[in-house]
Amino acid sequence: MVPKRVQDYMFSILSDSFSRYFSPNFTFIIEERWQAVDNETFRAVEAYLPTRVGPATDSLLIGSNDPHNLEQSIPVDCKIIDKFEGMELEWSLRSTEAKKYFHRERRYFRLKCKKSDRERIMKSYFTYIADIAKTIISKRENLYINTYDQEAGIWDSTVFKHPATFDTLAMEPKLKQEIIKDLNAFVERRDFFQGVGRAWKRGYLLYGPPGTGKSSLVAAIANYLRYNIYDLQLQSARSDADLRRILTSTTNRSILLVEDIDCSTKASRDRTRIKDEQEEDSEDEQTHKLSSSDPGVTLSGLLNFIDGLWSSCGDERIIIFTTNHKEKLDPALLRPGRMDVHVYMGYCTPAGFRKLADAYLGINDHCLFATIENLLEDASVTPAEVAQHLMKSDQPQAILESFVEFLKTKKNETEEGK
Ligand SMILES: Nc1ncnc2c1ncn2[C@@H]1O[C@H](COP(=O)(O)OP(=O)(O)OP(=O)(O)O)[C@@H](O)[C@H]1O
Repeated sequence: MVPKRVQDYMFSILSDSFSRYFSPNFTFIIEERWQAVDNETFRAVEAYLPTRVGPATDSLLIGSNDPHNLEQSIPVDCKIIDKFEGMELEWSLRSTEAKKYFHRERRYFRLKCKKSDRERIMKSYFTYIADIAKTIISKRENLYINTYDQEAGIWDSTVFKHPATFDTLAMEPKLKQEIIKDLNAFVERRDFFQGVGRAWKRGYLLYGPPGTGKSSLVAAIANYLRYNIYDLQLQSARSDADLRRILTSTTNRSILLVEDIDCSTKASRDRTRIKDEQEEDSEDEQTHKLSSSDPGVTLSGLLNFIDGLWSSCGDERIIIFTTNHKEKLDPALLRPGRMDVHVYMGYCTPAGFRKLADAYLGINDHCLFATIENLLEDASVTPAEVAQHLMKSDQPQAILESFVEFLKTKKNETEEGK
């Protein structure tokens, strides 16, 4: 007497619940994001699984920036079988469309195992993956630089191959050593940061004239720590909320770089100066232009992002601001404790010159060095200018002679300027 469609419906519900109850299998789902931030377990599995490619694997993603060094990763829907302590584990990567405009794709790993193995997997398998992934990530050859694509709402990554290292940087040896010491202390002191209740992050403000090596120092820090870089243009953030979203989609052990912070947003600039500028602009009937080009990030949004509660999302983060005009920054940004280390990148010093001469000409000494070093004391020459000059030919004598002439002109200009 029960209609066929109702019969079918009831049958499907009953069979579903029975099979689920009696099914011998269990499934773990590991999503790319966890509680609004990057999921570290996902990243660990992503690094670990390519090492488990075996005969059962039916597809692979391969590619590289060097044809002799192929890299591989797991494509969507590819199946990987792993074995651990006698258990057989079936992995796959899935992707579905997400509704949020800033995360259009929802990726997750699916791990199928026996129900009876669930506890063991939770207790030891995931810890094992985390340990292996840590080693793989720390040895990874390629670093990545990410730029934020405002249209797509995602970070775009590109392999980062900047040759700058602390060894090639022309700066005062004492300052260089202090920075290296500070970085070492930062990476080694996880427990200290936890113990004193501070977020495990470090803020650097690099300031000085253009061409003094601020970007090169950022590259040297990234190469030294093997951290990826997130290069953020504050203008890409439409509002403080947008900035938080952008920030929380960065990964741990990374550098968040905001270059030319004084130009990035009005929020970072000294409010008294902005007022003066606006008064001048209104005289020039340009007020509209200034306010319409101003992005939506406010000063308090920016400060929250540096040291407020949102900044403590994630671990082992370095935030670096660079500026050519420290005096233009809002004092709130410069207050002690806000950016932990302020580094002045200045004009080329005699020690800096020797470093560059060694790197570019391969010489440690020359009869013109004393003259050059004397002239450098009085001329404002950036390391970029020195480097550019030393690249002109590979004849040290001719180059150094023309460099002396260049320095004399620069010295006169500097004195006239004063
Ligand atoms: N301290 C330095 N040591 C070695 N090379 C340097 C140094 N400063 C500048 N250079 C050389 O000059 C080029 C430009 O330097 P860099 O972009 O790092 O300067 P910057 O201070 O970031 O400039 P800007 O403020 O215009 O961004 C570098 O590619 C590098 O070759």
